[in-house]
Amino acid sequence: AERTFVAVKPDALQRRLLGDIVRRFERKGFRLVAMKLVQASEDLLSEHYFALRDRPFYNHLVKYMSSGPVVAMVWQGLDVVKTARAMIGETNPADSRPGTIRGDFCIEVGKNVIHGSDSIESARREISLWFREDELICWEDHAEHWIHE
Ligand SMILES: Nc1ncnc2c1ncn2[C@@H]1O[C@@H]2COP(=O)(O)O[C@H]2[C@H]1O
Repeated sequence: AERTFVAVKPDALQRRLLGDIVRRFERKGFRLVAMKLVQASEDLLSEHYFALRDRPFYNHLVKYMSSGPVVAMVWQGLDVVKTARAMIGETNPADSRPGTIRGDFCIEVGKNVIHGSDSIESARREISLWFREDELICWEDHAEHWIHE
């Protein structure tokens, strides 16, 4: 089954947006496979954002992401990587349509409240970076038959 990694960022926690954000993925019909509150270390963030290490905003990004707790989650379901990205919106909140998480909750790329994996491969990499295998809970979803064929 397809899985994606989602991180609710420190600004969202400070602004008490966590419940609202979790609620959207839950109501959509995705299955929560793992969730934890984490104070991310700079080591973890430097691995997570390895591809961005040469960008001018990199230090600022690591500082932002380690400025408070984040909620790391794994969601599972049909086409979850692509659909979660659609629900999240564009990286720049100004390009995100109303109705998306970034479109509804934020205005600036440097405080964009949430991260979601951009591909199945990065989802795999990010899930194994943030979670141990035994933190991923395999549970029987009794609503599944009502959510897809
Ligand atoms: N131009 C930018 N200035 C500051 N932060 C940025 C910029 N572009 C991307 N980011 C941040 O880098 C992050 C990379 O992926 P995220 O989905 O976590 O969300 C992005 C933003 O938080």
